[in-house]
Amino acid sequence: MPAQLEQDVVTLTLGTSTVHIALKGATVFSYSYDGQERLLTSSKSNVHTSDPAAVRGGVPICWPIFGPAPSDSPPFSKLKQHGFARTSVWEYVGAQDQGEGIKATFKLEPTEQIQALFTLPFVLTYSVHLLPYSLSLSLSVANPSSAIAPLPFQALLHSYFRLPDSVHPRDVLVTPLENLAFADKAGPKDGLTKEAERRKVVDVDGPGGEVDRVYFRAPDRLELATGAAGTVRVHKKGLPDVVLWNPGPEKGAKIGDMEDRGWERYVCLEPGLVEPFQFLDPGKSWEGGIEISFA
Ligand SMILES: O=P(O)(O)OC[C@H]1O[C@H](O)[C@H](O)[C@@H](O)[C@@H]1O
Repeated sequence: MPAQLEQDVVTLTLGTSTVHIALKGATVFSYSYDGQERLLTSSKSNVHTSDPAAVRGGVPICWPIFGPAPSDSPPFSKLKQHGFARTSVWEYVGAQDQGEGIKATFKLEPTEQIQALFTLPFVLTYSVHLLPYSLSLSLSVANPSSAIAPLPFQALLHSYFRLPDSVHPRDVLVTPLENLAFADKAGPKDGLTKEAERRKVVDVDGPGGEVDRVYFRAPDRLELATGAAGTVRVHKKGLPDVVLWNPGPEKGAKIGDMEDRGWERYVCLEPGLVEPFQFLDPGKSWEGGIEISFA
């Protein structure tokens, strides 16, 4: 069966490629391509809906905010870091054979639980399209409100790319980020000041091994080179910014739902709409996504 829903998990299969998506968060938590797992999901993470925590790894969806709540006032003040999309249970709409590939669609609309935290109306639709040589993920946001209020949001696909055993995060090189403005969330000013990236090739190593940077207006085609182990290609669409994150040993050890030394096994390259917020007018929709492939 090319598409199957079993125990809160949708599995798509195409040739030798497989993708697993948890209904919790519509989180893609495994993508196997060419006989190799390409995403990192912690073995301590529970992908089932019985556990309310977000999946640690894969591609959690950050919506309607990225990072901590941006203000003490509505509509975001009650939200936890990265919003509720990654912890909510999404509806599986179904899967379609698309000729070239297979596409599964998921939907999230306000529930009572969400409305207790966030009162604005919205419809999120997420498609996971497994293609012969890539995986395409696309998030669409609609504002169904009949009032004049726009729907403000940030959106980000928090991709954890698995590193082969022979590759350490500090060996990974990311391009092309040269000349981009970035906010250094790991720096002394905690991301409040923007700097310019001067390096042609950016490594994933910072003070204490930590890197946590938001690059603004990044090119749509990004590469994460892992030396002899190959290159991850990320083609973003409609998502202007990108976050590069690895917590390093000290902060990595504090992530309770990550396995021991798990931080050494991934680099997060997270295309998103971080700044400014999107303000979506009633009746309008917005779409952003990524296509992941390998070279
Ligand atoms: O632990 P989480 O809430 O999943 O966040 C994990 C990480 O997400 C992003 O990459 C942020 O830039 C980091 O600052 C944050 O630590």
